[in-house]
Amino acid sequence: APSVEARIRRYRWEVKYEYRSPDCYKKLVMTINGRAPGPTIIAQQGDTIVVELKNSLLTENVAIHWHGIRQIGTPWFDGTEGVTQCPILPGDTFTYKFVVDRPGTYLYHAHYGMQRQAGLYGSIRVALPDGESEPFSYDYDRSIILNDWYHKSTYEQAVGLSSKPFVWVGEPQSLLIQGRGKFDCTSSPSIGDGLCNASSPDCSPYTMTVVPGKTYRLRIGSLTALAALSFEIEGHNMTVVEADGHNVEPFVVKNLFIYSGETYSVLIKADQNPSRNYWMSSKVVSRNSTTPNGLAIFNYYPNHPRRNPPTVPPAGPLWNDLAPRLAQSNAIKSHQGYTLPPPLKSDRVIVLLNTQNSINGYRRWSLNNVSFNFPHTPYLIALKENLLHSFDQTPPPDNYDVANYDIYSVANNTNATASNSIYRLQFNTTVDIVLQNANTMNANNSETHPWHLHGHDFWVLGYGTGKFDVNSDPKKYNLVNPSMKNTVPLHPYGWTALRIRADNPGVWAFHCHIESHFYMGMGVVFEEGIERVGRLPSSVMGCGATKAFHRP
Ligand SMILES: O=C1O[C@H]([C@@H](O)CO)C(O)=C1O
Repeated sequence: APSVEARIRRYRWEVKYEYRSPDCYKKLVMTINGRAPGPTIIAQQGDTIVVELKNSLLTENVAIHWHGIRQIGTPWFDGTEGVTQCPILPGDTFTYKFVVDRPGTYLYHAHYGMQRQAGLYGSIRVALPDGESEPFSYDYDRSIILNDWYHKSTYEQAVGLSSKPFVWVGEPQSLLIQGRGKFDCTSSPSIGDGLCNASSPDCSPYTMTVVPGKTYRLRIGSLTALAALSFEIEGHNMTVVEADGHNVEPFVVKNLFIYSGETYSVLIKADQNPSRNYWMSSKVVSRNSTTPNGLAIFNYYPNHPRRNPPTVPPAGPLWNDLAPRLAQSNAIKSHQGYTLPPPLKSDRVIVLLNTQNSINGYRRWSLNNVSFNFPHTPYLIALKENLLHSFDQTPPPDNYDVANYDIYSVANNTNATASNSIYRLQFNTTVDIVLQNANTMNANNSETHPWHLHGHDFWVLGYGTGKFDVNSDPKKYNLVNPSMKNTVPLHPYGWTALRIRADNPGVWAFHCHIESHFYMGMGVVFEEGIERVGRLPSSVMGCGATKAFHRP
């Protein structure tokens, strides 16, 4: 139970653009109080977080999502522009107020357009109440966020993705570890453009200093725009103990696969030769990427924190070796006694076929041939205030033509459409969601998609290869000790099965956490229990059909 002395933690944040060189290459970065990544929110279970957010971006709107926080009773503070709130205008201050009801490792980041990849993100660490302890022990607690990094502005990328002809964002220029990377300033086209400075203090490597013999809990989050990553610390095994805020049955890895939107806690014992430093490294997997590995320094005290290790950095796993990635997904089980088991039956099954399509000449991603478009009026407000004309009321399909769909070939999907329709779930029912992967518009290609659900944790019932069989595959579901997560990978040509309880009144996005893919329509929205949602704060209104409701 939360401690009786639950506190209110107040933050005053100012968001603006500033010139920064996170990978030595200077560009406009979104900062919070001058920092990117933003400040870490450190709280205790049951605390109330109040963030007064001032938008000083001059000409851009903003909204911030509290990733992994379920917003029970406060669905209007989920921070998802177009779903739960109107955007925060330049010059305006918006106050988020919500309770962190569970211990664990969470994230926050911009959730408007593709602003997350402009650098607007940070960590949330929720500790247990005083006197309670985890089912594992450690001496010190650290948080890092892994990211990829583009030199083009988020705006330029968004315009390209929504242009005819389609302009793909391409592979990121760098990988960042806790906001720091290293672009090769001698590589074209940066030579001589005056923007790359290899000795900028912004791009000195992240250093994690450890005391020999001590055990570290390292909380690792990924907020990549595109890349699936493998992370490792040279010469050190990692014991995975937490995933997305849930304690898991501990398992040991040499490298951790982590998908955008996921968080993990790993335990690392500083038990190697202490006379030197070691590499921390991140590497792109699942795409044949040109992006160099991200590097940071695992520094054994009292060696100099910036002294490079004497070794060649680890190469990391092969990008196209799917087997170890599947094995890690399957290894994640709930820690006994810490996560409720799932209901044994579901009331509804929604199968979502993930495809890449062309719609009216635009390159899009679709679920059951429906590509997501944002409405002009946020759903939560439209539904609560009965502005139903403001979005398409025909529900999207619960399935696709399974019998006649070949997931291994390039398909035309000529009947794909773009829509802002949503799924309405009966309150307090159990719903299974099966994500089905397929070939993209390129031959012999299927991608990894990290799917993130707002407002809930889901049970991960299983992963499979090939086409999901609604009769036989559910018999293999893990109903005994599945982990709960808020983000889960859909592997190439595979399926992932999830179970949720529709018990959190509100309107919740469920989408691919790849920034460009969601922008290209790869998401759906669930409504449940709208009639139980309390009075909306007027601060979330003011756009679209809600203008008349806005009382500042
Ligand atoms: O959405 C995407 O578009 C490109 C490519 O399919 C376009 O040709 C790619 O790699 C994606 O992930």
